Amino acid sequence: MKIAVLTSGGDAPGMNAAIRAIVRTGIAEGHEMFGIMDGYRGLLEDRFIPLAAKDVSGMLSIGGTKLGTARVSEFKEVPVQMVAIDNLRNRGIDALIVIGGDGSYRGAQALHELEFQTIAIPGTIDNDVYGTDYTIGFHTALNTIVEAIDKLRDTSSSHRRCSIIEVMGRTSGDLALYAGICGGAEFIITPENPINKDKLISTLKKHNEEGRRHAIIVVTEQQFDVHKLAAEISIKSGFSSRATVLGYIQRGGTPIAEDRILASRMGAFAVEMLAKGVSGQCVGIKDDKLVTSPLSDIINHPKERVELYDLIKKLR
Ligand SMILES: Nc1ncnc2c1ncn2[C@@H]1O[C@H](COP(=O)(O)OP(=O)(O)OP(=O)(O)O)[C@@H](O)[C@H]1O
Ligand SMILES: O=P(O)(O)OC[C@H]1O[C@](O)(CO)[C@@H](O)[C@@H]1O
Ligand SMILES: [Mg+2]
Repeated sequence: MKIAVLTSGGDAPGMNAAIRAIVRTGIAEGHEMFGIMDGYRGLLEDRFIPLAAKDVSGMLSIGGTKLGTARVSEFKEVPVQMVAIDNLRNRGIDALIVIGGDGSYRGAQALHELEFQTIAIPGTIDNDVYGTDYTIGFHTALNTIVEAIDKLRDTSSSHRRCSIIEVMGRTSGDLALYAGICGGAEFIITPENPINKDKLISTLKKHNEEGRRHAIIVVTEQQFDVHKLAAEISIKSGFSSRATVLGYIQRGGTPIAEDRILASRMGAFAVEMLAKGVSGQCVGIKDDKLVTSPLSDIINHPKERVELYDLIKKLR
């Protein structure tokens, strides 16, 4: 087979490890392998590159994606998707692997519906993809956030301050939730667990009166203005507060071992599934086993984390 791979949406640590596994597995199994530059953008602009085993040397430990990535809003339109199909067919490509998040999955599903053999791999720091326990990049980003929280606690407790830390995740609270548990946060505010401001302020007031030296609040991005919240907490609870927005630092960096293994396993598995004729499916890991699920079931299916949110209340 001729198999092409692209990375799409926000880059995630471990995407390169997945590309390497795809290329090396593909070649070992007698396929011809191609990379497409800059996600769906390069697919539309016919930017394919042949990939030999040596071309993916030294990639395992490098963050970001060597194939580049993009957000291409017009890819939602069927005539635009048809251009992509034409480019793939004109090059004689038999199958496509898309590495990305929930948005990229929608593009992959569209290509499958247009009868092009397509399979997707979850590559996003957000961990917002149903059908897998974890996405490639999530654990590395989580480690980066936990390191930041540990540092912020040092300075917060030195000054007796409350520290608000805004993390990424878009509509998913997983990064905030997991990082909050690892960092011993008093409060974790996410789209799934919105703020009760009165309760937050009264609890912080109590903690301040008890003489606690610090408080940590982890918040998913786009919930509210964290700097304004810090000012309000300082005034109303008496616990002096500061906010830190971690931003793009969370997306970069060398993938940790967990993401390298996950990416290597998923990449090799995706090639094997394509050779079996699988299409319109995404690869996932569940209870440490590689699985596939239909893309049509995965899209728009939120993850539930009730048990972990209950845990925070006990540990506060
Ligand atoms: N409904 C859709 N139909 C076809 N293609 C889509 C659709 N939604 C998104 N895409 C394509 O997927 C690309 C990536 O989507 P998006 O920006 O949501 O990132 P993602 O894959 O979810 O990754 P991340 O959330 O980690 O950044 C979009 O720029 C677009 O090209
Ligand atoms: O790089 P951009 O387009 O600003 O996207 C930022 C978004 O990408 C992510 O980092 C990954 O999806 C989100 O957490 C964040 O909302
Ligand atoms: Mg997404």
